[in-house]
Amino acid sequence: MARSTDPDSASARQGRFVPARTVVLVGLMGSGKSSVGRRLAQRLALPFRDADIEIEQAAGQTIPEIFATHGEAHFRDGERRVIARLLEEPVHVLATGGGAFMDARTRDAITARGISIWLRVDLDELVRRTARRNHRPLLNQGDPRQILAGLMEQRYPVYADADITVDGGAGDVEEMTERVLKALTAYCQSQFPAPSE
Ligand SMILES: Nc1ncnc2c1ncn2[C@@H]1O[C@H](COP(=O)(O)OP(=O)(O)O)[C@@H](O)[C@H]1O
Ligand SMILES: O=C(O)C1=C[C@@H](OP(=O)(O)O)[C@@H](O)[C@H](O)C1
Ligand SMILES: [Mg+2]
Repeated sequence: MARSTDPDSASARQGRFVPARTVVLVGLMGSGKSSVGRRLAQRLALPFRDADIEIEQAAGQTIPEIFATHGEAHFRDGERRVIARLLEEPVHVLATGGGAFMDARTRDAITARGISIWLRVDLDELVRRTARRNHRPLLNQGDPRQILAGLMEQRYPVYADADITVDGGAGDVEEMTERVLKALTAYCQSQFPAPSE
């Protein structure tokens, strides 16, 4: 549960682009929020936070344990509180869990304080990537492809409200991080232009 980047690495940031707000990654399970988020934070020399890890630390339980002992509604309460707290922290890169942006209060908080980026990935790729591990309780309740397809229908119209959408699929984590960085830079230049001298 290491925190990847030194939060005070101001010198590492010198001359680099720094987003005006916390960069919040949203998207379905397996879209790469955690892995791309970690890499993006390194590229930006910003701290990285993963909401799922923070929830586990706060609860002293893993996510499967939280779902099993307290249920999904309890997990969602913790998720909302943890993300609200993280959004108060100085600018960083924040990977959310796939359900977080579906909560209206969390979505409003992210819209008010962050820059949201939807990592949009097709079903085949999500199925392939999530098959490697079994730590996602929602995917252990039936056929993962069917579950992911159902979640796509419910969630993609809401994820579409993110400030930026980046299509994933082709290429590895490094290439995806590069695409996200380009899209983020372009967005910030248009939304938060540097004051003229
Ligand atoms: N282009 C890519 N972008 C992101 N992840 C990728 C890519 N190609 C393969 N992967 C793998 O897919 C998995 C994505 O999982 P993760 O980062 O935990 O996603 P999420 O946090 O969105 O559920 C990781 O094992 C990662 O290494
Ligand atoms: O989509 C979801 O509802 C969930 C996604 C998971 O995070 P990842 O999207 O990082 O896998 C985790 O928060 C939990 O298992 C529920
Ligand atoms: Mg994740």
